[in-house]
Amino acid sequence: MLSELFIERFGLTKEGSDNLIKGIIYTALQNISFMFPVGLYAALLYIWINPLMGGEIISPDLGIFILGILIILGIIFAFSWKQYHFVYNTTYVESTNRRINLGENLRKLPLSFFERRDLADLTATIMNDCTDLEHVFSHAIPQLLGSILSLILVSIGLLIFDWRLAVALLWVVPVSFIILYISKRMIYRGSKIVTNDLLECGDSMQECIDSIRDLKSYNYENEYLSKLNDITSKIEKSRIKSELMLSSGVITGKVILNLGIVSVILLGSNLIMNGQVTIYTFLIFLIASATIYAPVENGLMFLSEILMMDIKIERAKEIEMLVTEEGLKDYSLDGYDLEFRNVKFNYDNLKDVLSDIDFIAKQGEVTALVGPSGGGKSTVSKLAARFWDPVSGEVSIGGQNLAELDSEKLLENFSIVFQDVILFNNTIMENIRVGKKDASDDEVINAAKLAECEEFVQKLPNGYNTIIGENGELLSGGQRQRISIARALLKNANIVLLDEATSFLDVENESKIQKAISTLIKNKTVIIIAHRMRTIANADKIVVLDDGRIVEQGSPDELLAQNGLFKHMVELQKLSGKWEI
Ligand SMILES: Nc1ncnc2c1ncn2[C@@H]1O[C@H](COP(=O)(O)OP(=O)(O)OP(=O)(O)O)[C@@H](O)[C@H]1O
Repeated sequence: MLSELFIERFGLTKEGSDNLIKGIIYTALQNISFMFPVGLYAALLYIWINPLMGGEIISPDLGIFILGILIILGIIFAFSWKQYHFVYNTTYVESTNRRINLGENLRKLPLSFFERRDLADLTATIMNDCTDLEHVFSHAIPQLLGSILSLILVSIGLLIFDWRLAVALLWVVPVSFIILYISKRMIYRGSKIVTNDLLECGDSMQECIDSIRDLKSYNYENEYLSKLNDITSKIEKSRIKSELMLSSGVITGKVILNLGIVSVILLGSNLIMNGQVTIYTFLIFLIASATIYAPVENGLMFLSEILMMDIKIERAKEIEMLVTEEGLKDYSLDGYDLEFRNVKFNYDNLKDVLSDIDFIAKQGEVTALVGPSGGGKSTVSKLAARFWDPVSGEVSIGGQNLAELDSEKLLENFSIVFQDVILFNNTIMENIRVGKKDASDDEVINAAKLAECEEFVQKLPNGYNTIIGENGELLSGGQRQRISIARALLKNANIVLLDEATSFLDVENESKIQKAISTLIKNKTVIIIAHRMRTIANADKIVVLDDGRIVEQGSPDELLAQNGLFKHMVELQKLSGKWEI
């Protein structure tokens, strides 16, 4: 039962929960073993006090005492070793499992999730929250529950010894815990505010670093830094407030604990005067009060830590409970025609971004999406690769509804070149090999040559083995785009999505790459988004999107003849070609 409770409350695995219970039992045994020396003190005290109370003089046997000390040390060592083994093994294995589970869950989430959820927040949950939980599992939970368990056992012994003094000694323990527990809501609220403020600060720091170029070029650093200062001062205030809420509960609990010694002295002296207890019994309770409250005081601290952890456990559970995208892994496609049927879509239930989208991008043809900025072109391409699912209607390839397919398996059919290329801090060779994990070096170099990478790669110090820095910082926009095109060439999938794939290239390189792209798209289903009309001049079909609706579709010649938005856009670009600055 306790095992199920830990699984449910702290999100542990069955094995972790069982080991934690063993850890708690050994913590209790360890705490009890720490009290064994009290037995030795009691025996010594008895030897010393017995003649004072009219008893006979006892001469202590030193050998037995030394043996007793050695046995006690051995027992303490054995229990501590077991406690250490179960508690720390559980903690770090569970922490690793939790991180792996979170990572696995994130991997299975739809890509749309990552557009909605703040990345600093996710990193904080996986790294910082898990580290904080490690501390709670390795220290707070076993120590708190172990202390309670050992306290119950010792209390039984004390109650048998003298129930009146035992009650005077122990009444303060439940009262102090109850007082701390009552402040639970306050502690939770405080730690939630601190967590949110820390996240806000992390976000702003990241934004500041990401946008340092723009901040400098617009002389906006001072304004931004003053915003950061405000956020850090807010953290300072919320931390102080949260610590105050926490310590007020803990300190009140500790003060109440001290009342226990007072009540033992008051009651004990009264009982001695009435001849109801011996001085020896009274002194034993005074010694016990010195040892018994130390783990309880620690327990109060640990309980407060556990109460503060609630928010972190909630955040980790929230990710673990997120609905992951499941779908068919084994499916067969009847060709690679990509069809949008009566598709409606919006982001987060806000205003509809796409309505009544109906078109087919046929295999072996190039379908170009054009239209004014914000018209919905990129959104259509995201739906085509199932980054998002439509609100209503259906997107299908080869007759299969994409919403029923497993995203990872589905994306094996896609080569995508995004406008904002993401590169890894690795060599050019490995960055291109992302397109096909098992590609040989020759295959990679061949794809790179087709994408016109050869010329700039040869100028780099280590050629294809040059490390290109975080997100390819050593490369220009056009070079990054060429690497991304080389990846797509290497992957050679049946459906190709090109979102402004050549926007950063100059005219000479663009026309060279167009040749490579022509090889890439042969016999494939191609959707291309481009603002430059010459890029799509040879498309088989043009779909014109304006304000989330298809306003025209057909071949370039048909659309030019219609005298509509497409023709207007072509004419505007011809005019802009003649601009002079
Ligand atoms: N992640 C998002 N969350 C909320 N709204 C979004 C998101 N991405 C895009 N939008 C909105 O959806 C609409 C269509 O955007 P989309 O990027 O598809 O247009 P586009 O035609 O590709 O524009 P552009 O040519 O400027 O790239 C816009 O109004 C945009 O503000």
